[in-house]
Amino acid sequence: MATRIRPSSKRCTVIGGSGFLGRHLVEQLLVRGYLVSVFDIQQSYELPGVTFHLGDLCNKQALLPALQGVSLVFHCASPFPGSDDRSLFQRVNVDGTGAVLEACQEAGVQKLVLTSSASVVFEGTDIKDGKEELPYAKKPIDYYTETKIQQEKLVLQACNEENGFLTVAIRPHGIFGPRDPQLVPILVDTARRGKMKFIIGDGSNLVDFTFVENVVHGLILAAEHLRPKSPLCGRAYHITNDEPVQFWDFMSQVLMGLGYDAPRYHLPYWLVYGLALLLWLLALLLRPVVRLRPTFTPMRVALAGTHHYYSCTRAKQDMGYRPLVGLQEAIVRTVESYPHLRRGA
Ligand SMILES: NC(=O)C1=CN([C@@H]2O[C@H](COP(=O)(O)OP(=O)(O)OC[C@H]3O[C@@H](n4cnc5c(N)ncnc54)[C@H](O)[C@@H]3O)[C@@H](O)[C@H]2O)C=CC1
Ligand SMILES: CC(C)CCC[C@@H](C)[C@H]1CC[C@H]2C3=C(CC[C@]12C)[C@@]1(C)CCC(=O)C[C@@H]1CC3
Repeated sequence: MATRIRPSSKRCTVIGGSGFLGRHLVEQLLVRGYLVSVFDIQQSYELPGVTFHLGDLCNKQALLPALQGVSLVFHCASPFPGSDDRSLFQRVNVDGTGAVLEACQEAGVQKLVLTSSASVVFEGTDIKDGKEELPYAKKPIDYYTETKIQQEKLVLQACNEENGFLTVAIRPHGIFGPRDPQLVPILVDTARRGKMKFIIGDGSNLVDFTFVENVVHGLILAAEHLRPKSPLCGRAYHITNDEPVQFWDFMSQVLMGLGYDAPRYHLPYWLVYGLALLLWLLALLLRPVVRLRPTFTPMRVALAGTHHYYSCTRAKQDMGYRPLVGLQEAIVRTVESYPHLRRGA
């Protein structure tokens, strides 16, 4: 049997640490004095003091060396949410998370903090001040959400105080900030193609967008408050900016900050949703012949046209969470970080 290295409480591994959220987390962990390893299928940067382990999280044997002597693991890896590859989501988010859980327990890891998503309760209809008690979506809106639900269940069920293995899930919503490969780049790409002229619905729907540094703060607080007998064991926590904003107001601020026009004309929600559904079906039918990647997917239209904001009272009570960066400052810092996406750049 392989000898176990004694875990140190300040030694942690970030699975998915090369990604947008993962890298911000790694940087903040270093500031807070942690010794950090990254496990990812790719290495996207170098940082003094960070050890990279390259591999697929579905492979337990590849994971084990990255978990030696580690007491705390953050799991922030996922395929791109906009993908339509069902088997990839199943393999990475569900089977892969199973492998992560096995590897953690085999390596003697004491705590696992999962980055789940507030979308696990979203079915495409309004959610206002949603609490964690809301049931999981019965009809998840896409494969990403379907497998994030299964992933969260697996991780929370694995929490076992007797065996000394504690788990918690953090559910952020609409993460944005410098280096985000999704929200701002997709928005700007859509604007550059002249497709950001329309507001879906009446534009009054409130949504949570969460600055990446606040998500990182929530993840680290969760890790530090996750102890035997603490209320965090085996539970999920919403982490947001706690400042719901009109979806189209937020998009307009980002677009105008980068020199693009804000959308002005209104289209009925159900018309756009129906068209997005048709396009999605068409893309599915034509998949063997040609790979269509519609910008307006049913999921994005639902996110753009409904209220969905969440309460973080539980995180405030159990781990003293407060967003560190307000929404306005976060938007300014985000816009300033994308000079290459400005109009005319
Ligand atoms: N971006 C958002 O708005 C939200 C994201 N989340 C969750 O936050 C987490 C991080 O997301 P982002 O940083 O935005 O995504 P990202 O795509 O920037 O990072 C994901 C990382 O996971 C890695 N990865 C993917 N498959 C892997 C595999 N099989 N083995 C090892 N590494 C693998 C990728 O290489 C990448 O570095 C994900 O779990 C996502 O579901 C939750 C709520 C909102
Ligand atoms: C084309 C426009 C209608 C919308 C452009 C912006 C969108 C790309 C983003 C707006 C809300 C975002 C969001 C996510 C991805 C990017 C957006 C759709 C997630 C699906 C990412 C993964 C999650 O866990 C939930 C997020 C909800 C909000």
